[in-house]
Amino acid sequence: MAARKILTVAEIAAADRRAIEAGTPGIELMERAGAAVAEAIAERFSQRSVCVLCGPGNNGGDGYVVARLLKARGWPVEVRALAAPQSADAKAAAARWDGGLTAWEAPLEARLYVDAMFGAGLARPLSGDAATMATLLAAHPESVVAVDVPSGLPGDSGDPHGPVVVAALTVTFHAKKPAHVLQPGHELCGEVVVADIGLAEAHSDLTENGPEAWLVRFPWPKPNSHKHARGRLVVVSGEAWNTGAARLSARAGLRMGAGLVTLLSPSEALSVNATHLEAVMLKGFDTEAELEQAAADVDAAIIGPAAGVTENTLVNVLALARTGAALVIDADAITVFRDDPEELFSVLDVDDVLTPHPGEFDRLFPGLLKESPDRIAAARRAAQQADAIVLLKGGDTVIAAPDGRACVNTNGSPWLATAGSGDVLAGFIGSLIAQGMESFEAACAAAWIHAEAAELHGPGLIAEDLPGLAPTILRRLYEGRLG
Ligand SMILES: NC(=O)C1=CN([C@@H]2O[C@H](COP(=O)(O)OP(=O)(O)OC[C@H]3O[C@@H](n4cnc5c(N)ncnc54)[C@H](OP(=O)(O)O)[C@@H]3O)[C@@H](O)[C@H]2O)[C@H](O)CC1
Ligand SMILES: [K+]
Repeated sequence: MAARKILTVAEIAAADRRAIEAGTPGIELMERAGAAVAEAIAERFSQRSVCVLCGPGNNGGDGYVVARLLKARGWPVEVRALAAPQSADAKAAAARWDGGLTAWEAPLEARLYVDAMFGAGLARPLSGDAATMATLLAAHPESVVAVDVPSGLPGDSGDPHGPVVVAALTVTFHAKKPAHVLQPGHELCGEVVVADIGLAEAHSDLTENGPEAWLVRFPWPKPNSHKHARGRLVVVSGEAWNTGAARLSARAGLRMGAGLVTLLSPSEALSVNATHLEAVMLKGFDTEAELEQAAADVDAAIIGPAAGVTENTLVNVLALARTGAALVIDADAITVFRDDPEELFSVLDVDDVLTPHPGEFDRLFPGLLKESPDRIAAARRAAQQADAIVLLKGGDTVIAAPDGRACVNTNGSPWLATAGSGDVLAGFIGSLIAQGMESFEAACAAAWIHAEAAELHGPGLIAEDLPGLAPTILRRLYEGRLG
């Protein structure tokens, strides 16, 4: 199983050019693209009246091919042209369409619409007739199939700056573009089918998260594993009134497979923690030096869940950074560095993971989200700045590494919008790192499993449920690990 690459608009155009230079004519690529769309439609919809909306470029060219091939299958097809075809390939494809044209503004009476107005390289917002059509189609998203991307959606950002088509199915070519995975683009595309049109493999540092990207390196226990060899994880507890979040992380860490998980608790919170722990161990500390000593021999440490936005949390992060443990820095442990992010960055390295939501991200990287073209670019720059893995939370969680790798999580679940779910995610990440998984892949795997677990439960999910749902997802992965 290969990781699912995501290519930018420029990268896909380059792959396209290489194929043409290597001897495949552009019209042949267009025929393959149109055939893939027609096939995807025929697989999903029973025969019905179709209206194909063609723009002036090659996206429209694909549309003429779809129209011809559906008509050849006996489907009633009408074509409307937003403007005359402009490129040589689109002109050639239009010339092969022999069914005539329907006026653009005629009433919309078909049962299925193929949106071939504009592709991923859209240069400016939709306007005029195209914008009106996008608005009309928005009333029937279940009847719209988009070619490459829903028109109006810029391929690299997934963030429309004007009217946009909403589709039930989007058929794209060779690889997904950022718009297919980033919100709101992901939602606007409906189901996304990636069709092979015979382009050569292209390198990309950007992937869609999924087991293909990391399952072969998942740290399953070996027959001779013992608990000390399965990873030692510590979680730093908050003060007596704020202990639950760290316990959630610790429990999640144990469920994700770490052999030994210890809650490191301020002494005054020991008794409240002790009454709520079983397999998770407990150890007290009073000073940063004692914390450093308690974490001296561990593989990974989590700090942040309900840690408190206090000077203590700040010095505790610095104390953990002096140990050899990989750090997962979440929530309050991020916020405490808002006045001096460099102080945090100076102690981090590529084993460490920051897990900010957008608000926390803005505290460490002021203005970066707003000034970046998209969340992927922002997370990548943040990872370089911090020299650590950055997991930027959201419906489209992005994980980025300082070396430029980035991964977008597309199985995000709305049920995760509940208190404490981030604490569980930190626990999953810390656990996988403690078991020896490389931190970027650990963050990817944890984010994916976390969302799968939430989807498995659905309505009524609370964070306390998540650790107990992980074993079902782990079993599926375990059974699928050999391919
Ligand atoms: N490998 C592949 O992925 C293949 C993709 N194919 C298909 O080709 C399109 C991309 O085609 P392209 O011609 O580059 O782009 P468009 O079809 O979107 O059209 C560009 C033309 O539209 C004009 N334009 C752009 N934005 C607007 C707008 N908002 N309003 C009006 N007109 C607009 C633009 O004009 P400029 O003045 O900006 O130059 C262009 O004239 C891809 O999506 C696939 O569907 C191949 O068929 C197979 C290989
Ligand atoms: K389109």
